[in-house]
Amino acid sequence: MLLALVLIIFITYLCYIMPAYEFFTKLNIPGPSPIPFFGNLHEVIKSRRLSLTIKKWTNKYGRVFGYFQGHTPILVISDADILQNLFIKSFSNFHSRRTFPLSDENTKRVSMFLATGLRWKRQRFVINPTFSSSKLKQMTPLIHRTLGVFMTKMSEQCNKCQSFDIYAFYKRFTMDTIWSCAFGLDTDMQNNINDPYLLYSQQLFEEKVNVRLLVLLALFINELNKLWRSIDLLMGGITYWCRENFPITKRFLNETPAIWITNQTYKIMEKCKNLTRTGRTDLLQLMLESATDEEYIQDGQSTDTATKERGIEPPLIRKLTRHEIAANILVFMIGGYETTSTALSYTTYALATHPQEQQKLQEHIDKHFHPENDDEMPSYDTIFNMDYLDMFIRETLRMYPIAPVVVNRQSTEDFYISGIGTIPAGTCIAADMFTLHFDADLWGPVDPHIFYPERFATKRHPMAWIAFGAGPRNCVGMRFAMMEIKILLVRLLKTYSIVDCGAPTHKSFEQLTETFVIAPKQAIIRLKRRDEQLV
Ligand code: HEM
Repeated sequence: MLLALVLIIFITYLCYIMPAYEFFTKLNIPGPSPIPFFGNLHEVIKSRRLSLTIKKWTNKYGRVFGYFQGHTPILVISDADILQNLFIKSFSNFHSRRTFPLSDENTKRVSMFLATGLRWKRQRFVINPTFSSSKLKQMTPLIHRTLGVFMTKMSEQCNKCQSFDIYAFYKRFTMDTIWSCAFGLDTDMQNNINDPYLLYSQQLFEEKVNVRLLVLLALFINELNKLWRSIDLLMGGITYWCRENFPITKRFLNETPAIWITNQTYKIMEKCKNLTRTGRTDLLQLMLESATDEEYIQDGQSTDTATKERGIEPPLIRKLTRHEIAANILVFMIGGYETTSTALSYTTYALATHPQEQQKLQEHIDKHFHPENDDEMPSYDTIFNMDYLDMFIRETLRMYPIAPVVVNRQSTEDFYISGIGTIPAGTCIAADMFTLHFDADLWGPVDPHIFYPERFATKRHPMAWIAFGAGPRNCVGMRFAMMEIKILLVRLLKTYSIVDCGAPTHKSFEQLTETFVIAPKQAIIRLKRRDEQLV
């Protein structure tokens, strides 16, 4: 009886969503044929690589095509001019990113990553200056402190004369660095791998990528998003209540890592409020300078009647609520940990497998520093004037993009694409990063499949390289990430060479896993001191 009822509901639902699959046919846009309910996700599940499946579809259907996630249409574009128009020139209509399943951009605890419209604009307006050159300059001593620990670890590994997984060390280094630079908290995860901050942060990432039943329901039956979200919140609330009131339940009911970290954020914010200014520059301190006690900011509400009458958008206010600060700190942590450590492991792989380029980079570093002086700390200005270092990292991220799936936009108005037609408001547009990054017309004359950092010496199309996204909504942490990667590489390569260990080095990079981030399992290499004779 129950089964029959479920079946009837399911069939009724299928009939309800079937017209959605005509979206691209009506617009005359090609694409793979969807199957009811799944859309085209079955092909992605089979290949386990969304970005490569998209690239394969681009090869088959062209630079503008459509596919379905469940019954949600996604328009994929790899034409650099069209993308430039949408991401940069027409940004006022394309300021939103597709909302994640179970997320709600209207709650009071919304981060910049998920916020839309004026809420996003205000947050970005406040947060952009916290990543300015002068602020980053003030953060370099914090990075050097965590890097000092990392270098000691590298010395120990080098003395063992064995291959090892440097990715694990990068993860702890980036975690220590982001906690220090974002929270102003001097953690020591590189020495204490049982540090609760490290454990919860790692769990958070694992939890984020775990495909939970509720996430799947929200993805496939998005009409009931509010219901799935309420169930999710209710479950979180019940778990929290049980743990607080019946300590015995702590044994089998795990605290959600996001809730644990957010709670820490509130505690740290409270502590900061009671302290006199420490003079320390971390992202939390900088955001607290704009903190307000309001629970919720009603964006776009002008008190000035003249402005209201003329329909002018009121000026942005430089304010963040405590909930927004907590949400952003969490996003910085997620953004700053996995992405940067993964970028470092790809750079390491590129160095190990391209010894000539590694030597060129070391000579470039030697020109700026004295290799015999280990303690010399590269300054922010010196680092940012090192052009080959910059090109080396950009080339690595061109060939090994880390987070292609997040580079998407949702339109607020209907929009016209020349040669294609009018696309309805609300359509999700995804940029095909792999096709752009390997496009011979955008990257020639040297074959884009060859690792060749010097190709960045030539000015390219603004949408040719989108490793950090594009336009006003690109990655806010890009300069911070580049600074961290550059400082680490300079200090590492001043002393060591990275050695390819053959099959163990190559294997991990041939089998990448793709979730929110595309990452290898490990990065196995060996270190050799440069002042030793190479054998
Ligand atoms: C190598 C390291 C990193 C890579 C490859 C990366 C990549 C990206 C990409 C592709 C986007 C989407 C941009 C778009 O839609 O146009 C993004 C957004 C974002 N990233 Fe990063 N990221 C990195 C490091 C960081 C760091 C270190 C932080 C913070 C400390 C950070 C914070 C953010 C935030 C907050 C957004 C959302 C910006 C907005 O919506 O306005 N990222 N990142």
